[in-house]
Amino acid sequence: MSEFKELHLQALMNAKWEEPDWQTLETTREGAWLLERHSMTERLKAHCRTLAVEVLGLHEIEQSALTENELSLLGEESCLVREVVLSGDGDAWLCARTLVPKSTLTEKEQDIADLGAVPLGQRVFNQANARRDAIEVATVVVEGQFLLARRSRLWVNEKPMLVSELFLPDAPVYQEEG
Ligand SMILES: C=C(O[C@@H]1C=C(C(=O)O)C=C[C@H]1O)C(=O)O
Repeated sequence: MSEFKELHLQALMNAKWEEPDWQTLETTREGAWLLERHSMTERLKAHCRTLAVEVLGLHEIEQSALTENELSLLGEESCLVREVVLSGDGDAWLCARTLVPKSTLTEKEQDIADLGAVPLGQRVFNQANARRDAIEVATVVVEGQFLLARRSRLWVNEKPMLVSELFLPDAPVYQEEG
């Protein structure tokens, strides 16, 4: 994995998540992105011709490797970690790290472990019962740049996963018309 991507994933893992100030954020361009409750994939697709997913890593972590906060959001069990970068028309726009508890990867959700280059949101939001909660936001500094990040819990068939997303410098969220 490139140093560039390592840097961003590390920054994402060290983010200090906070409850968003909904009232303020909802009125801003950034807020429309950070508070997106439906699919981020769909929102990104609306700003490019081709959205590509590159899987940077896919590995298991033990319950002992989860933070207290992650355990409280997901329950006490080992998880599959999926790390990706999403690119719009060849520009890297978003790094994401998703924790999927082993008990989520059961029954109809077993395929989530093998998504590959299929965007997670495309898979999750094709089900009517998909929902997102526990949205938190953070600002992280990478190589002197202040970047926006968010973390949220996705539910599919009432089974959770925790999605952290870091908006990279070229992401549409930072562009005027975004
Ligand atoms: C969860 C979503 O899926 C997007 C794609 C991801 C992936 O492919 O791993 C991870 C986070 C999201 O940016 C979404 O579209 O909301």
